[in-house]
Amino acid sequence: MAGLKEDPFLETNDIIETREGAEIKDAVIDKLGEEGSQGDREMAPPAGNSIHRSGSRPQLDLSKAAIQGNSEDRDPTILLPNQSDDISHLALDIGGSLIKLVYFSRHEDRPINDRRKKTVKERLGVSNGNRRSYPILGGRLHFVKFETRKINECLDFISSKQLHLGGIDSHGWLSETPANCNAVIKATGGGAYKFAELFKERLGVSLDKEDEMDCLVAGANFLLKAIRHEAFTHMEGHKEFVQIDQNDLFPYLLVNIGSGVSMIKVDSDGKFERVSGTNVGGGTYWGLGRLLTKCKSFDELLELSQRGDNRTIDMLVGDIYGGMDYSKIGLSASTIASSFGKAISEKKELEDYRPEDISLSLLRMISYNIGQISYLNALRFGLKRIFFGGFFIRGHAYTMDTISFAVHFWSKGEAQAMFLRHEGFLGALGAFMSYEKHGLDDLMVHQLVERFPMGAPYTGGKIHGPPLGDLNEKISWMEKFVLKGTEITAPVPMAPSGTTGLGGFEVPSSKGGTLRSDASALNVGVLHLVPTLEVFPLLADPKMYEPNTIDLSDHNELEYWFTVLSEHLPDLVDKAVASEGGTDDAKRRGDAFARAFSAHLARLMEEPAAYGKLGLANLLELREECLREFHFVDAYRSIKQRENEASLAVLPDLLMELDSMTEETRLLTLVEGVLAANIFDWGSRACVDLYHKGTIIEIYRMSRNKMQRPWRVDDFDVFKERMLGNPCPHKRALLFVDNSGADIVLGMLPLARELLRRGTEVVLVANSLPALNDVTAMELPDIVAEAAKHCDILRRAAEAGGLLVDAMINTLDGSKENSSSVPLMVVENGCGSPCIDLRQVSSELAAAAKDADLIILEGMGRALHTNFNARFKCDALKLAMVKNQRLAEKLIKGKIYDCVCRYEPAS
Ligand SMILES: CC(C)(COP(=O)(O)O)[C@@H](O)C(=O)NCCC(=O)O
Ligand SMILES: [Mn+2]
Repeated sequence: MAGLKEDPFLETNDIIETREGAEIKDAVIDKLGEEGSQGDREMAPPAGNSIHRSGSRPQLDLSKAAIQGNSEDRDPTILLPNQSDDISHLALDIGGSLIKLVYFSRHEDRPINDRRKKTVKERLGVSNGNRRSYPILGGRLHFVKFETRKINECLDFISSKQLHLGGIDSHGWLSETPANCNAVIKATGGGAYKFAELFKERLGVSLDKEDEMDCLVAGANFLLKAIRHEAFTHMEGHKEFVQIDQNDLFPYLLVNIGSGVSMIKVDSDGKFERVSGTNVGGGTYWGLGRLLTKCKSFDELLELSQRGDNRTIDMLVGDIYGGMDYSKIGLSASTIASSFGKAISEKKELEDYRPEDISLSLLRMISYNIGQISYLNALRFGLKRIFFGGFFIRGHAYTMDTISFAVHFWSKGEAQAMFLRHEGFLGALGAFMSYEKHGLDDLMVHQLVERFPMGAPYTGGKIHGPPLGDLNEKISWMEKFVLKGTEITAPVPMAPSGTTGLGGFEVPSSKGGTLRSDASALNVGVLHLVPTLEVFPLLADPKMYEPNTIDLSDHNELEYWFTVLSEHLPDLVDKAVASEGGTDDAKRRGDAFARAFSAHLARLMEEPAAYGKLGLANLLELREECLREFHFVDAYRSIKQRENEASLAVLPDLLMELDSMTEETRLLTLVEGVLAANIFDWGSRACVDLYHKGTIIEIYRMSRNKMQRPWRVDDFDVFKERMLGNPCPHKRALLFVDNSGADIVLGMLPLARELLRRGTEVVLVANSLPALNDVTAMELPDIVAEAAKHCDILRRAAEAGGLLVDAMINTLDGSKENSSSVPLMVVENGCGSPCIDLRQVSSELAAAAKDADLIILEGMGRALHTNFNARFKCDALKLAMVKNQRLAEKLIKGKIYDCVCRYEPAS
């Protein structure tokens, strides 16, 4: 999902004074007043055009602050043009080996004076959601870790980002601590005590210590409720995400494997009990392992285990029973009868055993023991689920397999071990949650979007530390690799999943590739908290909804789409660089983008589930996000403009032609037109090749001439029956539009016009942000205005919908009721991808859906790659031309350029 443009929301406890006049000040103060806690607020003396800045809280630059839009509004938007710093706060978990940081940042998005948005909000009754009651929403949560022995790097990072300056006070607002007072940061873990003085000395902050167990549980509860793909099973190298029903989460057993092991029965939020534990944990593995193998680090020890064969040192059932199973009690010959048991009967010294074998034997001994005790405790309390977390696991495939095997073995397949993607961050997240009233615990799954910035493929392994924030930093980072001549494929390779070992009694089947010892670091993105996102209300069964049609867990499929995207890359970079004027800077960014995206692909090829459950839509979105990260805002801008102009020039002729037809022929021609015009897709290799062969209009004509029914999927007659055979027109249709140019101008707009003519309100649903050559919601009003010049139906409807400037004046006058037409409106969909995940859409779209009884999804991305199997509460028409041979074969047993017209009446 793309980052939505948010209205800026002023941090409420910032003391401000501007020179820009009382009006703004009053508005801001009003805002503060509404939030309630300004009674004892000190007012700073006006100093220049500045603000009172307290040393221990984030600084808002209110210079040139201005009210946007109507200053009479109860809740005016205030633009802070000079405010650029992230507003942040932070919580820590300082463990023996790692320091985990969770910090929040909110960059104030600049509002765009988008009148369409304002009118549509009025019309559809969209509110600002619930963000007013939650001070921190609308920002991002970052997860970073450092090695504890490098605590100074961590302190430098906190200081450079000024994370220590913004805590949250007891009202839940960013803290407003007077300059001479201590700022307080929530912290958990032993280091919160050990390093308290150091934090005081270096940063002038006090650490407010939170109980570790409380934090673990709070962190786990939040993750399990708020992150869709948080929990997974890991058996025999195969990772599978488990959908947790929020209403059926409790009770569960949380097993935290640190140096020692805690087993916590969690009954509800804040209600838990440490029911058991074991002193044989991660510390035991590392301690014994270090003594026995002379390994220098935990990671090295884990890595050794990957190449070990524990049969040389463990006593197996077969060793006792002369190679036979002890079948009477169900033990196979390869079952470990006694860990390290062989060492007693052999005349070998420590040096005679391979460190690899010792490490594996130890790992199994400890993991099995933990798995067994955990299961027994789950059994003791009748708990169905066991979640494992803690630094011992650190995303290590073989460790997870071993624990899973033990739970499976002892429970005779009744119980399953589950792991958490954010396992290392439970404590830090819990400490963050302990700030009061931040609203985080009220967030719903659909309001969280996880993104993986460029750093994601690189920041694992031995590299701990800050994500690369600044664009220049990122590019330099890439260039460093180029200079070194290092091929950037995910640089810390691990054995491909599936070969990570059986975890059972066999030896690991990994072929000895280097282990990514800290893979968990890579599996954690930045969590964007977007309170305005909603579940699309017309989904028939939101719980069962799965946006992706193509299952990328099929390796062939994965390989195919990765190749398609890799091959498309040079062309995309050319377009992106050209869209930014082809400057040296643009070339440098283009190059960095290509490398970053390739690295993501390589990382995902190696471990498809690294970023959560992977579908084709995620890959296509990742590409757009990656472009935006390197500041390519609209790579196809000029192509879109050119195609819009060419298509608008022939629109009047097309409309005339349509108007001369009978109703029935016209409806067919219109649907044909949509399908034919969907050929303008700059994301399809085949189509782009085609564009060299003629002008836009020639290609459009060719495509229309080739239209032949029956289409490969052809429900047109049923649709026609509903449209023409039913005297009652649809009340409101949502048209999910796709590409710019002919697609929107000659395809979807004429279809919209037909619906309007029949008395159906039409809402054009378009992307919030650019993706390939897709038309955006921002671009649509101009296109509609151009088209309306040639068409009365469109003009009146657009006026009624507030899309034309004159109409807006009417609307503001309150004269919309006098309009003689049903409205044509535009809403943004909340995303910036060629596909759409209907679990996370804009509040505008959700509001527009309330009265809709027909939805039309158009294009491969929205109707085939995603939503092909989606069911809706209202009538749905899915229209697309299949511009990829493989997809055509797979989805509709057809061939490239076949068409889909799937009509599904309300279910
Ligand atoms: C990116 C797209 C989903 C966009 O298609 P659209 O939604 O515009 O019809 C599509 O072009 C696509 O799947 N392209 C990759 C496959 C190919 O090049 O054949
Ligand atoms: Mn498209």
